[in-house]
Amino acid sequence: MIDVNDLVVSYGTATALEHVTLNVGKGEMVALLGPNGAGKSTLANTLAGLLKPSSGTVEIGGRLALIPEGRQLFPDLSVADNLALGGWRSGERDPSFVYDLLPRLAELARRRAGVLSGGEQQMVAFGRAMMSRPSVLVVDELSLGLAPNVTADLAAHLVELNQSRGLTVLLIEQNARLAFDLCSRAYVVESGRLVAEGECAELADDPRVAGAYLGGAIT
Ligand SMILES: Nc1ncnc2c1ncn2[C@@H]1O[C@H](COP(=O)(O)OP(=O)(O)OP(=O)(O)O)[C@@H](O)[C@H]1O
Repeated sequence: MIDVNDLVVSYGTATALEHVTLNVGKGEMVALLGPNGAGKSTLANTLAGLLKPSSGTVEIGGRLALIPEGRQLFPDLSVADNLALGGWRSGERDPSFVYDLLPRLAELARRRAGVLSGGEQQMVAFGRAMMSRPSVLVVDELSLGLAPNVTADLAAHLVELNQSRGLTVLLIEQNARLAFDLCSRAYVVESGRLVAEGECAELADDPRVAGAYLGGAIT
């Protein structure tokens, strides 16, 4: 569903991604890990068509939705209106399936998005992405700024969508433990280059990955 081949993305003369090749198959949930400035959001934005590759190819095998880093809601619009904007491309006008998935959003529907807590805003960003009826979801930092219980709640929804409805997910995370808990495979990017990839269980045992992302090997 996501097929990235030899991708190079630059901002002017600064290269943010250098010859990155990765893929995510239908129904997979795959993680992309990396430190600040590694190029994770650049990849997310390129997958969403917001940035153009300098070279290489990006192929998406279905409708892709992005939950962007920092949510990027319209703060002066209501929750319901933010959700409606998510349905603009798909033609989905009825948010009731999103309210079934995330019942708290039904209670918040008339509130201004800008006054919500970080966790509530992430729920809106999640719901807005689902309104586009995606077959592939790219989540740029699900856990950013959220309390562990809120992250766990949203992660459970993600797992449910992946396992029961076959949603393909690329989970971009700095929280490697969360990513390894949820995903089968992972890629690690540093300074714009892929430095490791493989099954999460194997990566968790890799001293370089464990040292940098897990504070030591998992026992
Ligand atoms: N609009 C931009 N113009 C110029 N350089 C940029 C721009 N956006 C990002 N960069 C640079 O590209 C590199 C990759 O940034 P990116 O935001 O993709 O990293 P990231 O892995 O998502 O980081 P973080 O985890 O901190 O969000 C960084 O060196 C960053 O400074």
